[in-house]
Amino acid sequence: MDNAASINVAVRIRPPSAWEAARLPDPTDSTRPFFGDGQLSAQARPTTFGQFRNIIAYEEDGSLIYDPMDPQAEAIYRTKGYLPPGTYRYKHRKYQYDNVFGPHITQKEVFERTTKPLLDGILDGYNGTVFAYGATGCGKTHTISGTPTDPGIIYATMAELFQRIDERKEDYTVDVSLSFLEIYNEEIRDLLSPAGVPAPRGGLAIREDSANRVTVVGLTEVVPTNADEVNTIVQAGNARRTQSPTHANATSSRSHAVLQVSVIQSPRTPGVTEERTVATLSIIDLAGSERASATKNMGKRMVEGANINKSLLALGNCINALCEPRTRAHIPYRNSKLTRLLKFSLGGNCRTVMIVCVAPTSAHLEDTGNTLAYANRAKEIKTKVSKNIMDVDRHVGQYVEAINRLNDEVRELKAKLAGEMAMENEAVRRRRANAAKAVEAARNEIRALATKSRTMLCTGSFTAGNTAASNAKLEVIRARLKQIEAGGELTSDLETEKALLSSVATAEEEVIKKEADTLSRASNTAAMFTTNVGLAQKRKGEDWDESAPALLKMEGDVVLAEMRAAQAEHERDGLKNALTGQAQVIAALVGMLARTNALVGDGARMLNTLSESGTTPEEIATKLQTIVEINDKAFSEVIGVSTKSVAPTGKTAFTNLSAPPAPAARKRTSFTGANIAVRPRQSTGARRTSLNGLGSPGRRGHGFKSPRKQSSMRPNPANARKVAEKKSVRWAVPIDPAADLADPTTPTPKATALPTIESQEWEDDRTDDSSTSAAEASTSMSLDAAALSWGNSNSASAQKPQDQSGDQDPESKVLITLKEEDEPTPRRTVLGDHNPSVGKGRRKSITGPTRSDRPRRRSSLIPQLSPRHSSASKAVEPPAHRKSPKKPKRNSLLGALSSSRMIRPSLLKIGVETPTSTSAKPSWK
Ligand SMILES: Nc1ncnc2c1ncn2[C@@H]1O[C@H](COP(=O)(O)OP(=O)(O)OP(=O)(O)O)[C@@H](O)[C@H]1O
Repeated sequence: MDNAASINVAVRIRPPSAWEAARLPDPTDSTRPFFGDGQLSAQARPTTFGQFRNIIAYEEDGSLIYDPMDPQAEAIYRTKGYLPPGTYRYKHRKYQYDNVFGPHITQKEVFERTTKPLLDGILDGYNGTVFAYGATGCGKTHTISGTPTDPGIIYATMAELFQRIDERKEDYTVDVSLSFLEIYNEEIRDLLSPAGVPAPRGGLAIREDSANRVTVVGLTEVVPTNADEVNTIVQAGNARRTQSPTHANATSSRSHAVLQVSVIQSPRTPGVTEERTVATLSIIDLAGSERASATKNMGKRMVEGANINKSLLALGNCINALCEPRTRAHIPYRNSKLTRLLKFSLGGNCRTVMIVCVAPTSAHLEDTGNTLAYANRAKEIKTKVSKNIMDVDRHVGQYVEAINRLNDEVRELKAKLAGEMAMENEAVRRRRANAAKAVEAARNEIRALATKSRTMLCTGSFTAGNTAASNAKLEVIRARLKQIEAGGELTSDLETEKALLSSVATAEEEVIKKEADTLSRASNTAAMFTTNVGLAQKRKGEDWDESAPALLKMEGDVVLAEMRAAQAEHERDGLKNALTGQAQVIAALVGMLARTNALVGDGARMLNTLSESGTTPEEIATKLQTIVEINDKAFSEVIGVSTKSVAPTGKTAFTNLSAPPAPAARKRTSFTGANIAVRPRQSTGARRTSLNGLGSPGRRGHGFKSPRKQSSMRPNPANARKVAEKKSVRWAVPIDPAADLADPTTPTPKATALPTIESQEWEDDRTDDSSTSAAEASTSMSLDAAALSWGNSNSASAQKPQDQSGDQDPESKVLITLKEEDEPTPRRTVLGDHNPSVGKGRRKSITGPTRSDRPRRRSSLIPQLSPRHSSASKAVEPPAHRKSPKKPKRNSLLGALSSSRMIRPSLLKIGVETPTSTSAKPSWK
């Protein structure tokens, strides 16, 4: 489709040269003299005072005033009286162009607003021409070619062209070729001809073909691949261009230079008929018009100038003819080589841009006036543009070629597609693999965190269990101490009790203090562990699939849950360990107490029957003292302090001991730690005794006799008998497990914590058999058979075995009732099923034969703590009296405690294993 188009005319005003600038008036000086050529003559002359002035005023919208009126200068002129007839009158001619570029406008901006719009057409098959016109030295070459540092329109155009070709290379094949020529003295010269090839005489010939194309015969065509290459080519061509210094321009181009860029574009998919678009972009740097008088050229330069002027005159005539509808039928293109070359650029199928270069000062007043008038005329020229489409019909041979090309293209596309798919698959596979690797790494990290923290956290939990037990113990001990202190003045027995309990409490506090550090570290580790697992759970990767975060979350939750389970197990182990150790200590102490009770009873009986036994009171006293020493030794070893080391200062309560009244009902106390301190009931009105001392607290107002009122602390046998009869002390005896064994379903009384002990009823199991000796009573206490063994009164070497129950498993031999406070659950006893005396008349202790069954123990009056020698793996054996009348070798309780891995060092200062030893090894999954 044809489009009507006008020549786009832009005026570029170059900056004043240094020579001009030096002669321009200072714009701030209002007293400057009037200057100018002052003539109306056609010939320009130097200004009156050797000074120039600006002769162009312009606006950005393209309006321009040539030789504008200067009111100030005129006023000065008139003031000075210079107004003779024929004096200078400002031309003040107004023009309107498509663009006016001031001196400050850059090359790039000139390109953007003049040539760039042509490029859209070039790739669509529309021809385009850009030419620079103007007087010599006005900036044509600068605008078209520029300098290496500030390239002109050619470089900017080619850079843009190659970029656009690159953008459409998928769809089109674009061939670019260029030629560069000059018209010098009406001869066409090839500026790109290979070196050494002589130029034809008279220059290259111009041909015009039937398709209205002008071609130069024999012109070299080069195929550039990028803008830089073009720039190099143009610079090389410019170097070969005829240039000579003239008076007006030191680097004056003495020829017209024409760069022709041919662009042929064909679609990449060829059909039977190929539709190619062909376009030519011509970029022309004309030689400058010159006035011979101004240039002062002589000889050759003058001939050059004449030829230049001739061709420019021909161009002007063509432009005039093109603008005149009357003369449009005949345009004198043939008058010069230049107009012949520009024939289709000016009046044919071409979009044309004319960049008119002018100087800004009055030094070029006339040239500038002519140029602007010329340009104003040129903008009237109308061209008709149409798309240059070439339909190439193929003959048979070309079909084969086209098919081959198509096949090649199909192959190329298939390979590309396959490559892309392979790349995509590879990329997806790599992404997945990376994601899986990252997820696995994160999971491993979570697992590693667990492994790293497990030991500390489990140790902490075990310690927490131990500490909880210690705290519970401490609470009980402190309550008891408070109770003792509340009683006022202390008797020696209470002082002893207080000292021992304080000592145990101090040891316990020390342990808790030490454990606090472990607990704190475990707590820090737990916080860090939870935080780190949380962070690892929240980790995200760009290329992870959706399941990855869920997987991580699950992994973290599992690890946290496993850790919590392990911690709970260890805390339970810690508690169990503390409880077992505690139970064994209790068993040891109760055993000790029971035996002591029995022996004291024996002593009392012996005192009663001094004449029969033939023993002296002194001997009995010695034995009793031995009991004290052995007990002290045991105290030292079990709780770390002995009664002897306490050195009581209080009054003795011994002489005030008296028997409690007959109980109202049978009541039992449970055998929990809290009940160790069970005291006689006050409500009975009887004097109370302490379980852990031989005397009751000598409280005033409770019916106790003051020890001072006793005739002697150490009674003679007769007195002792009297005292024994009179006082018939009743002890708060722990429950007889035999009762439980007799009927396991019998509900067990509640274990009562210390604060409620005062109100608790208690009674000896044998209150209805008051004549039964204390020794016999002691046998009814069900104690850990292993922890109880009778020792020789004098030395360990003279020990005699009393029973065999020590062979049983250490943990299974704890006969002490284990029950929660206030929990009415039946007591657990280990040996209950083996008690042969269940339901057979008088209850018997399961720990050994009854008094009638067993040999007399006169030779073993003193209780001896003996260890159990059995291994943990040994099965529970029936009580000794069922198994064999022969008694096994007795072992000391200390040994038993040593062999037990559950006794804590704080309580047992002998070489036993710590809670973290193998027996307490966590049972992790
Ligand atoms: N816009 C411009 N900015 C800076 N310098 C310019 C500008 N235009 C021209 N000049 C300078 O003016 C001088 C003359 O310019 P140029 O050679 O391009 O003129 P010309 O019109 O090509 O002259 P001729 O017709 O004689 O070849 C050069 O030194 C050039 O660098």
